[in-house]
Amino acid sequence: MDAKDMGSALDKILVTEEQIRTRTRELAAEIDADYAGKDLLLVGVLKGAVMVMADLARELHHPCEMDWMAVSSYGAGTTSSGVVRILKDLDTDIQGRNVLIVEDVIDSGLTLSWLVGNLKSRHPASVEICTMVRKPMAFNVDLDVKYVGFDLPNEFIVGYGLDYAEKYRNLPFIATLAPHVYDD
Ligand SMILES: O=P(O)(O)OC[C@H]1O[C@H](OP(=O)(O)OP(=O)(O)O)[C@H](O)[C@@H]1O
Ligand code: HPA
Ligand SMILES: [Mg+2]
Repeated sequence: MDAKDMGSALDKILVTEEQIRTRTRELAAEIDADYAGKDLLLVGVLKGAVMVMADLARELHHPCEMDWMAVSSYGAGTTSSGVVRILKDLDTDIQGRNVLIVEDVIDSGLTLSWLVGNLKSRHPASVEICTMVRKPMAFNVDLDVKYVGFDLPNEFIVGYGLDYAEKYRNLPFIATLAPHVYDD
């Protein structure tokens, strides 16, 4: 899919498919090196993280397992409610495991602050975070993010897993939406 297929819905492409691919390879190489000789459980945060998880996992040489959580704090809007709900919990007992949370975006940081606390209470060996996008507000919360794809400005973005009202997740790049989309 390219920008044309989305008609006038898109404003500008902030991160191209090629930039995502290159950065994913770099992150995977770092993760391979950091977890050498260690067990690794990737925990993807549904639904946004599906693309990052699928691409990152395939770039890793290190053997890993994958599990998923679904938590939601956004609903259909563009601002976080701050109230995090577990929609689906892990299937795996993470006690003693090295957990790497895989995310599409850290925006207010509220989702991950809550999630890290929740996972740490289960006594894993370690919990780290890998996100494709980090926004500036994430620096206002006490969150140690080890792997970051791109630091982007404080604009609402879609694509590569990121949605607006459940749409645009399947764009292979990351873009902003034209202002009229929010009014339609
Ligand atoms: O840092 P924050 O401000 O908390 O925002 C980031 C979270 O919000 C989005 O998920 P959302 O709740 O929209 O669910 P989704 O992944 O199904 O779209 C995104 O995938 C992150 O999980
Ligand atoms: O910019 C965003 N786009 C889509 N979903 C999001 N969830 C938090 N921030 C965003
Ligand atoms: Mg969302």
